[in-house]
Amino acid sequence: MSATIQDTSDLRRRQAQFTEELHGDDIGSKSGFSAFISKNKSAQKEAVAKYLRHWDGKTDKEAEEKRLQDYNEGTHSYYNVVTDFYEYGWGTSFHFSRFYKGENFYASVARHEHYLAYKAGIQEGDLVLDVGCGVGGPASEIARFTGCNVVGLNNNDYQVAKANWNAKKFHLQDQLEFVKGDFMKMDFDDNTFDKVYAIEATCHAPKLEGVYGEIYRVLKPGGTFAVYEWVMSDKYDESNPEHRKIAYEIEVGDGIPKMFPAQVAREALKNVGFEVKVAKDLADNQDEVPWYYPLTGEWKFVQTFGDLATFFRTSYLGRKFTTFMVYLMELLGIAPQGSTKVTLALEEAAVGLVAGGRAKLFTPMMLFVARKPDDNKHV
Ligand SMILES: CC(C)=CCC[C@@H](C)[C@H]1CC[C@H]2C3=C(CC[C@]12C)[C@@]1(C)CC[C@H](O)C[C@@H]1CC3
Ligand SMILES: C[S@@+](CC[C@H](N)C(=O)[O-])C[C@H]1O[C@@H](n2cnc3c(N)ncnc32)[C@H](O)[C@@H]1O
Repeated sequence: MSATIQDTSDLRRRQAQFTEELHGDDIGSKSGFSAFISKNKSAQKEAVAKYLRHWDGKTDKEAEEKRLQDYNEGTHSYYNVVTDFYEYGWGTSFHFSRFYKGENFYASVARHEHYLAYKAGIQEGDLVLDVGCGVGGPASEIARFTGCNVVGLNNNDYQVAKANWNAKKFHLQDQLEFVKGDFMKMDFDDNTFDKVYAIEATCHAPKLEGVYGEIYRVLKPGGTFAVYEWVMSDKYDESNPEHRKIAYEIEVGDGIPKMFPAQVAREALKNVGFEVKVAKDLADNQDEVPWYYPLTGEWKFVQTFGDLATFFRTSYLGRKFTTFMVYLMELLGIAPQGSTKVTLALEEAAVGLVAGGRAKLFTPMMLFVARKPDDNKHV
């Protein structure tokens, strides 16, 4: 076996063992806070240290290079420690969406997923790959909406287990399958999938040509890839300290080795052979309710009574309350050591995301729709 394959299998085995040690063997039966407090305390302390070890405030090239090289373990550790907070504060779809007047939070999230499926041209019976599938929220919604079959690929063992648990719980296991894997080197054969989509996941790649090249390889000739990509906008200036600070807050708080500009993403798609059919920032609009509103403290944007509880958890005050409660629980030994560092990092994420959104320096919904040529003659 070659060294690279051996390294990959060793890494997978270590991550699987660590996941069982951290989360136990009844993954999926709990979520949110109850899952959070039932973690193995010493393993959680190790997971937090692994996530934060490269986030020392440095944005020089050497620090960036270390984060890029450690992308797999860094992102795996990030989601080991934030998934329960994501579910508590946001639900089972880990992405942003546009909001319309009178539309509640979860309807907005589902519509955002429907729209991507529509742009990808997903048909009933298609075999579809979800790249970086989270705990399966979007895959469940898109499978129900289109009647397609989804394979969800995810590098985080905990999330794969939760996604498969949810698929059984909602009787979708005939349409959904979630597997462990690194989107930078997928285990799938060439020309396997009719369509591929990715929702706010490929931004974790150390190099976009890596993940886009794998997507190109596993997609059938003539197939479509649609993605909501996290990018810095054309307004972003890496040499501007204020701009770089916002990008760093987004990187550290969201487990992203490096935020790339939109143009880099578009070029990467073309470099691996795709024909780019659509390149549109869905956040560049005149919406009355901005995509980042849940992370502000602006109650005026809350559209329905049912959204009040969600908005409390995601708002500035709600985040402070959560951090304080986690701090007390950590003090009392109920929450694992390092948990307060995690909620503080998530608070930093929220601040950077809102600042980036307000200044239009960042978008979480750069829509690209790309097609693999029929003749697949990419040189
Ligand atoms: C990391 C990537 C590429 C995408 C995730 C997008 C969003 C789903 C998350 C980004 C920041 C997250 C925060 C929370 C939930 C999920 C996000 C919005 C919390 C509201 C969860 C509850 C915590 O107490 C505060 C968090 C703030 C950041
Ligand atoms: C913000 S979450 C979005 C999840 C899902 N697309 C959704 O919208 O709910 C990003 C996802 O990408 C996954 N991911 C990050 N790096 C990955 C990699 N190298 N290979 C596979 N999945 C990865 C994470 O584990 C996580 O599930």
